[in-house]
Amino acid sequence: MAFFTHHICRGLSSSAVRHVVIKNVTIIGGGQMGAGIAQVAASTGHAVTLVDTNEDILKKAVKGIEGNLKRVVKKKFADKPEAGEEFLQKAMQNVSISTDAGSVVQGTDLVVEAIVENLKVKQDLFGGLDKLAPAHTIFASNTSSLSITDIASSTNRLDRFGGLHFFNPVPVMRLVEVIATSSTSQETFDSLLNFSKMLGKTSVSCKDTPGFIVNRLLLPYILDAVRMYERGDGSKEDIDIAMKLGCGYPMGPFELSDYVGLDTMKFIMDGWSAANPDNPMFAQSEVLNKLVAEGKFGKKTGEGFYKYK
Ligand SMILES: CCCCCCCCCCCCCC(=O)CC(=O)SCCNC(=O)CCNC(=O)[C@H](O)C(C)(C)COP(=O)(O)OP(=O)(O)OC[C@H]1O[C@@H](n2cnc3c(N)ncnc32)[C@H](O)[C@@H]1OP(=O)(O)O
Ligand SMILES: NC(=O)C1=CN([C@@H]2O[C@H](COP(=O)(O)OP(=O)(O)OC[C@H]3O[C@@H](n4cnc5c(N)ncnc54)[C@H](O)[C@@H]3O)[C@@H](O)[C@H]2O)C=CC1
Repeated sequence: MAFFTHHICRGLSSSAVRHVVIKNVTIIGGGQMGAGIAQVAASTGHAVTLVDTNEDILKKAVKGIEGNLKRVVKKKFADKPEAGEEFLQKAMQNVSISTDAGSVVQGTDLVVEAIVENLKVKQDLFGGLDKLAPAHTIFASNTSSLSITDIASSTNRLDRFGGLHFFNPVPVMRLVEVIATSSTSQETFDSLLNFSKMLGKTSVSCKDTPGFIVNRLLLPYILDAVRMYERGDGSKEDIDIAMKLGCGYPMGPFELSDYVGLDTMKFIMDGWSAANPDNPMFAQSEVLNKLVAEGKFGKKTGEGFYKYK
């Protein structure tokens, strides 16, 4: 069910802004990002359906969400354990799971996609859902590096399509980049901004340019760190220590890469490399390719640049 509200937007000289009030959310992809988005949406009162093709991943995601929320409750409701228990129960009741995206989108106001970083796979997913979702439903992608315009091109709802780029770990990181393409309607954009606000996040507005804001700056930084390591100019441990203690970053570039997932990093690199074949900046990285070929995707598989077992 979609509701429309009008409100006066500060700074816009009393112009009325319409947005869809988002209550029912379908999140597709139950990996680290999808599970994190589901956790935050459920704990802020949204009815969430988390979808993945793999049922075991969904079960793991629900277990992870419950574990995270228990930690939050223990801290936040230390003096009021009953209120904490009620919060936990309500949030968990807001989460349901499904392996069939097509059957759950009928009642949804917003679809947030957080599946594998591959243009064709994302286009196929949205192209199929476009035929099944109600007209008012807004589609958003959490892509790190792909063009929202390209992903949206598989649908007939270009005006109701935008980007919602969350950061990892979603429950902790406060930012959401809200991306409008040249076809995204003002109403859709305002709805996405309002949804981000309802999640308790701070949003920034981005154009649909490569890497939006954060990854446009983060990618060259991580790339340079990997090249520096490959040249033998510094050990990965020293580079990580240097950036943590020298710049105050919570993680060094290799720790962060393992945290993001080296499989995802390779998808990003391959995409940018294909789009910029003559730019040596995006030349293949032997170290990255080797780790990915060995199934060492970082923290999620127990080994990447570092071991986590
Ligand atoms: C040549 C090849 C190169 C390839 C180039 C490709 C480059 C690609 C780059 C693009 C990357 C794409 C990714 C993307 O699109 C955007 C991103 O998300 S970038 C990643 C952004 N994230 C960060 O930068 C994280 C940095 N790290 C941190 O902030 C902290 O280290 C972290 C919060 C993860 C952990 O904090 P720490 O203090 O070390 O640990 P604690 O355990 O004490 O946690 C603190 C606090 O946070 C809670 N918490 C931690 N993890 C989670 C979680 N997963 N879920 C929920 N909550 C979590 C924890 O409970 C603590 O809470 P308290 O209340 O304080 O107790
Ligand atoms: N890892 C990170 O730090 C960040 C990742 N992103 C983006 O979020 C997206 C997801 O990334 P992660 O959660 O890290 O990946 P992940 O690998 O942890 O999870 C992806 C999930 O999608 C599922 N999936 C794949 N194809 C599917 C389909 N057709 N239908 C339903 N489920 C499908 C997989 O089974 C897997 O569980 C990517 O686009 C990535 O670029 C964005 C911000 C940060």
